[in-house]
Amino acid sequence: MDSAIEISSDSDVEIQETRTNLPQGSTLRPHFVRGASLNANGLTRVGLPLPSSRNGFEAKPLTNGYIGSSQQDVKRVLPPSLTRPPMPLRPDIVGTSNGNGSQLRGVYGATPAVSAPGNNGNFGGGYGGFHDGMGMGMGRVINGDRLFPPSGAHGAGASTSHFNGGSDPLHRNGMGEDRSSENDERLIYQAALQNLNQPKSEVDLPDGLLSVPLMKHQKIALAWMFQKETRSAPCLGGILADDQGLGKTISTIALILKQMHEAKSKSENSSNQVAEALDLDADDESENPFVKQESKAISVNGSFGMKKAREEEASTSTRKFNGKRPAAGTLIVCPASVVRQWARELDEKVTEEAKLSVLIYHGGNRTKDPTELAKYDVVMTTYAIVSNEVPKKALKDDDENDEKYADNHGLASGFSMSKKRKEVLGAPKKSKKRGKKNADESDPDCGALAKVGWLRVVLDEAQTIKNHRTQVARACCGLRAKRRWCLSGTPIQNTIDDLYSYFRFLRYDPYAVYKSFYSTIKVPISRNSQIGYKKLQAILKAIMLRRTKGTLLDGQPIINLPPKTINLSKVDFSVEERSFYTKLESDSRSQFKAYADAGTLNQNYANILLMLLRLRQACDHPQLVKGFSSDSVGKESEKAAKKLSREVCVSLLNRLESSPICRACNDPPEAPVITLCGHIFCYQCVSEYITGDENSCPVCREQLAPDVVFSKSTLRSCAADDIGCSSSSHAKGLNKAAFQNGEFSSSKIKTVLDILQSLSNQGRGPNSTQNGGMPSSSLPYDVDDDDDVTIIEQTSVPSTPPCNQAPVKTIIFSQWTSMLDVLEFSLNEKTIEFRRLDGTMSLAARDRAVKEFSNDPDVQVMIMSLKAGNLGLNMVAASHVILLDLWWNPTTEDQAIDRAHRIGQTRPVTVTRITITNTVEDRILALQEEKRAMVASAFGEDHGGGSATRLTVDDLKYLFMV
Ligand SMILES: Nc1ncnc2c1ncn2[C@@H]1O[C@H](COP(=O)(O)OP(=O)(O)OP(=O)(O)O)[C@@H](O)[C@H]1O
Repeated sequence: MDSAIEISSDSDVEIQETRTNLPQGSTLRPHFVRGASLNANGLTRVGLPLPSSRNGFEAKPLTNGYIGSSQQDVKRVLPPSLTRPPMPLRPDIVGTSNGNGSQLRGVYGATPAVSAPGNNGNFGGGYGGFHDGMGMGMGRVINGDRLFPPSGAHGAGASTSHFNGGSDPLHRNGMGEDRSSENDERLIYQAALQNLNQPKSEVDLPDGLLSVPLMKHQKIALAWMFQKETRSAPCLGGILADDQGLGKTISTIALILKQMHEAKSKSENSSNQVAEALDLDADDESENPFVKQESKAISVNGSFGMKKAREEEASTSTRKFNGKRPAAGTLIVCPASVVRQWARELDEKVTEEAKLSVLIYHGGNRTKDPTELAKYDVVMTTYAIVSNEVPKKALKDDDENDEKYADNHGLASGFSMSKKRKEVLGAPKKSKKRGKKNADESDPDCGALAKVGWLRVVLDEAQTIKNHRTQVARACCGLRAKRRWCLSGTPIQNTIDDLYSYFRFLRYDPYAVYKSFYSTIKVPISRNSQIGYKKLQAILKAIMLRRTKGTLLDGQPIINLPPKTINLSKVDFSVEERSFYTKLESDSRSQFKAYADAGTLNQNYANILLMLLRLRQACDHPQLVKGFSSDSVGKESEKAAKKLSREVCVSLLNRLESSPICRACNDPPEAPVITLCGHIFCYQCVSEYITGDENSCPVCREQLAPDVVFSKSTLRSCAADDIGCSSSSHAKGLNKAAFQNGEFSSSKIKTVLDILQSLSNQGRGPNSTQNGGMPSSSLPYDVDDDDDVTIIEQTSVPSTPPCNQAPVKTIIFSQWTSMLDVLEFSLNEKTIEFRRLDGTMSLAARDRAVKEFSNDPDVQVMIMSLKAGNLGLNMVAASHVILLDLWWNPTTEDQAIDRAHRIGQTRPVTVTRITITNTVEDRILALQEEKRAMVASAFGEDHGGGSATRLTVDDLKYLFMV
């Protein structure tokens, strides 16, 4: 038994102290006792609600707020609390109550539990007409009796007419309360077991469709995807989880082309038959997709495009099914930063003859007409837009299920994430504003995306929806589609729970129902991790294809990328830095100990995270802790702040200073800002929403613009009389001067400069090819699974791979824009030409930066925010990557590295991770390894079947060395 604390950095940041049974078979390091899970940016999940919700500020529904009489032009809505004079936060109530009895609405908990319509107690379940492509029949339950072939006998496919699963309301909504999933699950498990080996069959496209040949593994992906879409169970679609850079984009494009080509051929072959239109309106929530998909052909006329095919459908039987909803083609949903890349890939990789009609659906002027969307073969949009204009799929009472199942299975409550959250949140409240997204299509906010029936929806970087309670995940689930795909190189980032959201999106029954997911996946893992993970692998195999860069096909690596070498560069602080850090650490430790002794770790969750953040930042540069901030909140903000009443300024400032958590990344905010609607973000995170194409608050959907986002310094100067604090711009000036005078140097910055210098010398030097670019002093400490990856630990600046031709280009990542600011000073000082990419920049500016870095030989360095630049981008011009700081989640680092190490890279790639010895970074490294083991276990990529990574009270103590 162990006392566990769980912290999440997802939108439901939670913390919980509990007594947890250790999973059997867990092998624990002395310091680590699992019981809670580390999460991506903050720490773990499972437990209590977002502390920032608990403080009574972050989580309130929006109603009319106060705007001083002189602010006629700032017609924004304030949270109710801002209409009152600010109340000081009582530390003892932070995190347990909002202090005024209001019900709190966490970011997850906005939706009332909705009982399944038509839940009459009959079992619905089942997959009427289940086809798995392996001849296995699928049973279903009728009035509690399950009919299925003995032991899932092959070839005995049950007649679909017996089952009529599509009419079952419980099946339809995927939330059948009492449906026993045991047998369904057994069959899926059996089906998956037969598919445990990597699929081998290949399909290629006919000549003339793609401008480049598909690689072998891509042909396999195409065959697998095509099969999953056409005659495969348990759902139409799946998860393509190949490593970053293996070509998921091109595989998906090939799938689109293949399906269109097949449809065309079918149409030509059966010109005498009246083709029955595919009813795109009947997505797999309302119909049994397997029956329908098998028996119907897509009607396509002689043209290659889907457009005509769909027009024909619309003019024939589709209309019969669907008077209003036009049938559309493929919707690609991706992060804003990769929309243009998708467009480029579609343009460059598809031949002129096969050109697809493509619409980028974004920007304020995007069409409102759904029929317009239906004209295109491919529509691309962003998660933000989907989140904003698609009615959200209702959340069911997963939490109750979770808790109930925890009891039933004798699990400690710590394994459950729900109870305390529910206690604190109380009943969920309906937003009165645009947040009421459980509406249907009659909702005026419902946009064109929700008014068409898609043939296929593809979520690129699908880990974006890993938290199923978020608005974005629920909106994606709300899209109407026949076929659904998740593309992600890193589908599990935090915990096994991440998978639930994909299963829900995919309608992968029975796991799309939380209680089934819980009892069939989580419980077995908690009881016996080895067996549990094996089972999970089988469940995943049925719908997921995953290859890593180290995967072998016929004994050969699937791609021949140049090798990737990861150097762990452990440097030491200067004397000044060490003394600063030591003091900070000992203060933090005392504080943590005080919380622990008082039993108030829960309540001080945000403070603990903040202390950790400070320690992490201190490893980068002391000035990050001392308050240096670029404070790039613009003039519009300052002007607008002056128009706010002082009372409002003070309220906003009080809230902003109350140890908040960023509502986007769930870390303590860097360069914290508050929106007029009362939500707190990192400036960079909120800028993603302002500069992206959907400028609304991700929490409440209130409109965002630069003039409704305020920094502390802006608010302080407006409320200076009231607060009497020192001007931050003065402090900022001092700090800038300190940088410029070199008074405070940072060991990490120095190391970066040394590396860049050494790269530059090697680029010119005659002996650069000696010892393969590896430092002679390096001591190998581990060799990754991937054949092409060597990990070296070293204490000196690394040398790098040879560069005989063009200069070696370097990408430098940090998670903090303030660190990038600091770095800029030094790069400018050394006249090193660089470009920058961070979340505060417009998409066009980011695109320009990437192009210039890629094409201009004089630009040798790109400095990038890990938050903004780790996904999707192709940056093979770089052959060196430097990671300035450690991310909680190692997969985020992997994604960043793979911007350079991907198809198209012609040189060996060297990665340098810079850490400071004898600091919290040592311990984060250890935690990262734990997380890596969890992901590997789920995917069967480890050798031992370790159990899930958990962060416990002991973990935190370990981090604080208490
Ligand atoms: N068959 C191919 N021929 C030529 N280039 C290819 C081929 N397949 C992929 N590429 C190129 O390889 C790069 C990586 O491919 P892609 O972006 O599709 O990878 P991905 O798996 O989607 O990566 P991520 O997970 O990072 O988004 C791209 O520049 C793409 O154009």
